[in-house]
Amino acid sequence: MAIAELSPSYPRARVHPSSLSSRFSNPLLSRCRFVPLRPSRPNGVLCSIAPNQIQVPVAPPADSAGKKECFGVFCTTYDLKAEEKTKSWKSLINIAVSGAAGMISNHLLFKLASGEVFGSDQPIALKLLGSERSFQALEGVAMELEDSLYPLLREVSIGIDPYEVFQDVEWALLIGAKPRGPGMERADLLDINGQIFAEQGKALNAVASRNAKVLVVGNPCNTNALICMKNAPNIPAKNFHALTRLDENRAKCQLALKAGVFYDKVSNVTIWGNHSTTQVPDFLNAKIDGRPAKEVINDIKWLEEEFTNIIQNRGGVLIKKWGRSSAASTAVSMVDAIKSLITPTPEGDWFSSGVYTNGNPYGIAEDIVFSMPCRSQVCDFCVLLDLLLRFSFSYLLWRNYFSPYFREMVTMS
Ligand SMILES: NC(=O)c1ccc[n+]([C@@H]2O[C@H](COP(=O)([O-])OP(=O)(O)OC[C@H]3O[C@@H](n4cnc5c(N)ncnc54)[C@H](O)[C@@H]3O)[C@@H](O)[C@H]2O)c1
Repeated sequence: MAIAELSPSYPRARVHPSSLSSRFSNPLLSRCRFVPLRPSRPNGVLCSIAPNQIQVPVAPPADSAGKKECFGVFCTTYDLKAEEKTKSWKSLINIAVSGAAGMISNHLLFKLASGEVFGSDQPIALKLLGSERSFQALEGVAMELEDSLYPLLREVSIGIDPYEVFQDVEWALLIGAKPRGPGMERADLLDINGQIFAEQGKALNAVASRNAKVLVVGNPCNTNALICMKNAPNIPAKNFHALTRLDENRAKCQLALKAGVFYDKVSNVTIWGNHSTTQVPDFLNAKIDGRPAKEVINDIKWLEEEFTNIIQNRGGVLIKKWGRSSAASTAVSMVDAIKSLITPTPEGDWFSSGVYTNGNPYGIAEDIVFSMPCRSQVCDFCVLLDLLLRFSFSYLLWRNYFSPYFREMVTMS
């Protein structure tokens, strides 16, 4: 028997757990949010219900496979009359992660939920997309997330239909794909994974935010990003990125090792081309402690013959040693890539990302996704508006709701 206690002045309801067996199949509960642990009250789900939707919910039967989309703490009773005081003025960011039950996600999701990526005052909702085969594992992932008691993690949902999972997402981190095994090149995955990214592109086009940022990780990521972008014409092409930040990080590490410095001294490293063995890690423009890398290292033979080869084959060597492709360092590089997109790039530096080539200043063929140096910058108008609004009440609205739309402007260096 499902119960909803309704307050006429405040459209929130106390919902009995028996009505929560599936939050997606129950329209009344379609806006439930995970409420994090507080000492004074139990964790639970907060639901906003529009007055014209008020009715007693009926517990829906579990579907034929007996699957549920919410778990334990994400489904339990919560006193919805209690005032929900958010600790922050920032509005929730909806983040979709595909391949959420995979190795890379296993590292990434916890970084996202901890606030390491979008900031310690930024609440997030995680929408996890898996494949039919990985659905049970996806439930396991959600269980680990609830056990972690992240205060910024306000909502978790799981599913295997991209049209449901991508609804209103502002970020789509597309990891889910068949990974490369020993002896395989990334291009071998093209047929299998191309279809996945065409379908996901269509889904993003139909239901995601019009300004969604899409970071494609599943290989071959450049081609997959292009396929995804072509299937999502409603989303600006500049919002699509293929992850080459791992290669940049690997190149920075090798240059630092060779120069005998810590890697925070290495800057201006570009990965040109694809995330594959054909990529070109650029040591000519790289800097170590502000000086050209080739002057500091002073071993042009190593730079020309060994360095490039090491970076091109680092992933393959790792797979041979470990029997699977890199996961933790990939998740770290995704964090770096996202931060680079939402933070203005320091003067004189740049970062690498696979971007759509139309209009590029380097003479690279048009209509492909190719890694090149990029910068994020705030538009001049936004800097001015920021200054003007700083001392008014509207500043909070501007900073938390509107300025993110202007901040993430990426231009090629
Ligand atoms: N760009 C890079 O720098 C980089 C680095 C490392 C790995 N990768 C690529 O990332 C991808 C994932 O790697 P991983 O180690 O996490 O693999 P994994 O096998 O551990 O996880 C992949 C997950 O994706 C799921 N999946 C498969 N098809 C799906 C679909 N259509 N929709 C949603 N989920 C789906 C699988 O069930 C699995 O759980 C691989 O393609 C790998 O080659 C890219």
